[in-house]
Amino acid sequence: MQLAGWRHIYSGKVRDLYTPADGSDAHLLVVASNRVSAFDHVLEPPIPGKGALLTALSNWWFARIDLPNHLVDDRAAAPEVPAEVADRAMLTRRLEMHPIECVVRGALTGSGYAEYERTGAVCGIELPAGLRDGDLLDTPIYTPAYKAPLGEHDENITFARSVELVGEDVATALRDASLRLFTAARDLAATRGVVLADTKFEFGRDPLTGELVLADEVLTSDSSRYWDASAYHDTALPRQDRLASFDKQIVRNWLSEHWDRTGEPPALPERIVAQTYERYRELYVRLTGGEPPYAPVAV
Ligand SMILES: Nc1ncnc(-c2cnn(Cc3cccc(F)c3)c2)c1Cl
Repeated sequence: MQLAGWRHIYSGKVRDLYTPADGSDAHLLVVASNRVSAFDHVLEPPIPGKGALLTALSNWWFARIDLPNHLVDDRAAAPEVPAEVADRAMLTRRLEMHPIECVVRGALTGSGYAEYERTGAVCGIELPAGLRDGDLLDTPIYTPAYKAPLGEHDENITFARSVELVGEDVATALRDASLRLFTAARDLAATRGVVLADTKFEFGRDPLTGELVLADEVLTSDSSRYWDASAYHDTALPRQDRLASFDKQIVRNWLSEHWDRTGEPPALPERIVAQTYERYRELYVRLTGGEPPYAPVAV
């Protein structure tokens, strides 16, 4: 997407990154698209309103986190944010990003559970035997990953390896901040009937001040696993329903019934698009207690 005053430099599955077209390098624009991805595929059509809702959720969490973050508050000194993306863009300070995905897990699932099944540990952290997919851990664990080249899967590493990569002081600061932020967010989500199973933070160094800055998106349902607490604790439910991703389960269930996982997935029908937006909206309302930015849902 062309944005006046900005040059597109990178696209992730669901977000796009822009640098100022005038060549200045103090800022970056992070634009959340309405794309939704599942099973490592970007799906069609986009979900109208998703980008704005997740940007609002990220901003809501940034405002509650007591660490410096990359959001620009003095917009006068920065390039203008184009109106067409204003509700789904973050104007940020450009940081020297640490090449570590700071993953914190309060429950064992996904790649963490897969590694546990193979080795009995995750990122070098030994866990008790007999854990099942989705089990809550007694205490959250920090399971960093080394940022692979854009588009590839990140590689789980030990804390000791992260020390080799970024040094003892930064590695320790990343771990301590990540565990503290996760625990606070998990406790807040629990009061809203939502289980925060895991999340991924990214940090950078501010080249001007040298301080550690919280970057990227925070605690969105693209960077975190959120489950419905009542479903999770209903042990009579099949596991896949207990561990249903709050926002993507409707899409995943529909794809499981309409796609054999070969080739490109079929386009989602309108009712699935509308139901999925409603799930994003329900997560936002439950976590924040407020209404998300309204977006036209094509019906
Ligand atoms: N403030 C910052 N300073 C320097 N670098 C970044 C940065 C680079 N990459 N990413 C992840 C990403 C964000 C969006 C769209 C993508 F495709 C990828 C974030 C940031 Cl946010």
